[in-house]
Amino acid sequence: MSPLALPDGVEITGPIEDRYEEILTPQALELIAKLHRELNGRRLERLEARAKRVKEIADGADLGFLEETKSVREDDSWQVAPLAPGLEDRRVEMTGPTDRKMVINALNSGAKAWLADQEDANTPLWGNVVLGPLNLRDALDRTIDFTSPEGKAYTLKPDEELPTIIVRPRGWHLPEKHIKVDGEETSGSLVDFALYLVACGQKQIDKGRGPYFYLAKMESHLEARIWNDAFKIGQDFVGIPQGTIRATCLIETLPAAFEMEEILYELRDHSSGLNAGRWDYLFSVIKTYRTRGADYIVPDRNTVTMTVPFMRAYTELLVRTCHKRGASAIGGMAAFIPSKDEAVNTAAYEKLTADKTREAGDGFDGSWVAHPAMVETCKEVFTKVLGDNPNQIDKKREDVQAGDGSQLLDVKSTPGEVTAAGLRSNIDVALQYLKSWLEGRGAVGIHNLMEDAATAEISRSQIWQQINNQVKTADTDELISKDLVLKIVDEVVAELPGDASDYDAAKATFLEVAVADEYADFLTLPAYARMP
Ligand SMILES: CC(=O)SCCNC(=O)CCNC(=O)[C@H](O)C(C)(C)COP(=O)(O)OP(=O)(O)OC[C@H]1O[C@@H](n2cnc3c(N)ncnc32)[C@H](O)[C@@H]1OP(=O)(O)O
Ligand SMILES: O=CC(=O)O
Ligand SMILES: [Mg+2]
Repeated sequence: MSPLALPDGVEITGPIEDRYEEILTPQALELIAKLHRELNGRRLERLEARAKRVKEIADGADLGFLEETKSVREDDSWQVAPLAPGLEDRRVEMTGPTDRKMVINALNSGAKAWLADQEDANTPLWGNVVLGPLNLRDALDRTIDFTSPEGKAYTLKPDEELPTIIVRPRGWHLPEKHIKVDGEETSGSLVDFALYLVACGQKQIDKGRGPYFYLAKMESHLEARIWNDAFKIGQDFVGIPQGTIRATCLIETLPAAFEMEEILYELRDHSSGLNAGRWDYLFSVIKTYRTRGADYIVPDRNTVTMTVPFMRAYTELLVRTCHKRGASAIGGMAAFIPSKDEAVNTAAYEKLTADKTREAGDGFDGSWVAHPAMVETCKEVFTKVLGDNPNQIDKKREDVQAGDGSQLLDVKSTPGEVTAAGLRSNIDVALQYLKSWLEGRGAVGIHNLMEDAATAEISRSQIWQQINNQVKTADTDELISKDLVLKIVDEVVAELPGDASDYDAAKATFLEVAVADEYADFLTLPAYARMP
């Protein structure tokens, strides 16, 4: 019997720990039930539509701009809602998980905004699902503190204006198995949304900001429409004015790149722009065209930079689309993190500066960094371009032409090769990351790079694509077969720290997502199934 007061039809199967009742309130659970009953069927339909489109592409169809929404694209009269308080100046945004220490460090980082991540950087352990919003609420109340096992004490800096908090709920694909409504698993997206809105929505408004969100991994404007409806339901339910919620949608799937205008249009009363989620985007390019042969084989992950033609085309189109509609265009994550090795560290900052300089020059209004020590660099680079202006939405980028969208699909012009070292690196990163994820850490530094769910998806999808398209390594001329991958897996595990058995669960998950005949849509799905 749950110690919580549960609304009719709601069941909680996860343990109820200290303070959970402050987040799993009757009001929050009622909102989850309402959202589930009104929207979950549509969510499942859209997931089926994704699978149908992948099959059509496998059969030879190509993505393109939609005929049925041409009027939305050609109508120059509509704009998204005006910039909301706290979202005018987004020149540097920090991102990171919502455990107590990271919350405090992120909010003390000096960034303009902070993406509080329930998504790529988070493992959706039951504890993380409930404690994330609790930590955010404590932060808004300024009661949050933390003492590390070594005795280091953490509190928010006094009298400091905190970065604007933007919460990123899980993508539509992930269920929340610990909360059931009418016997059905709920949607991780709707659970994260509802728990945060109820716990923190009014508090944010009282502080002159609002409940703001990042929306992840969408593939269609019809998925954005479900979010918009969730916002309308949520605002009425908690009694805040319609239009108070704002959402920045990540354009991080290839199908969504063909529907940027439509996504902004669907969310226009709640929109705060688009973000170029480069890592999931690259994953999505591989995933969507994974069976279409040589023209879509992506070279070694670390050689695909943001300046290769298909990536540049997507980011420039994103800026143009946003600014045409009065929306913010936010750049993506340079995965470099500081290193104790001086040469590596210098190179990381040089690459970060080059990446943010390109984004600022291309018209982005701000961008992301993964680490507090990188906030100043990003801020300085954008300030050189923005000066005292809070953003550059008036830079319209009319020079960028979408054409028929074929530039977005031009993978074959990407310089680079598939090499033996690239394959080994993918195997190594995927194994290490999966181990970390299954242990509850969704973001981790590996070989001086930030790795999270999106970057790991690239690694395992490249391996699947290479096996299933009979790719050979350019340098050693070896066929990338299942047998070769399994041999390297054992070699890599033998070299990694700890006992080989420490990697058993990671290895089993890796085999499901990188080597199995059937391609898993997301690595987080089989990984989540393994979790309590
Ligand atoms: C593809 C995408 O979606 S990108 C967005 C999602 N991904 C992310 O948000 C990843 C964010 N980054 C991180 O999680 C971290 O930077 C990691 C895991 C990559 C590296 O973290 P660490 O190994 O702790 O790095 P490091 O030891 O250099 O950290 C130094 C300090 O900075 C803090 N720190 C580092 N990154 C962050 C962060 N993103 N947010 C808050 N604090 C941070 C650490 O907690 C640590 O604090 P301490 O000195 O008080 O102990
Ligand atoms: O979420 C961001 C990405 O790059 O993926
Ligand atoms: Mg992502």
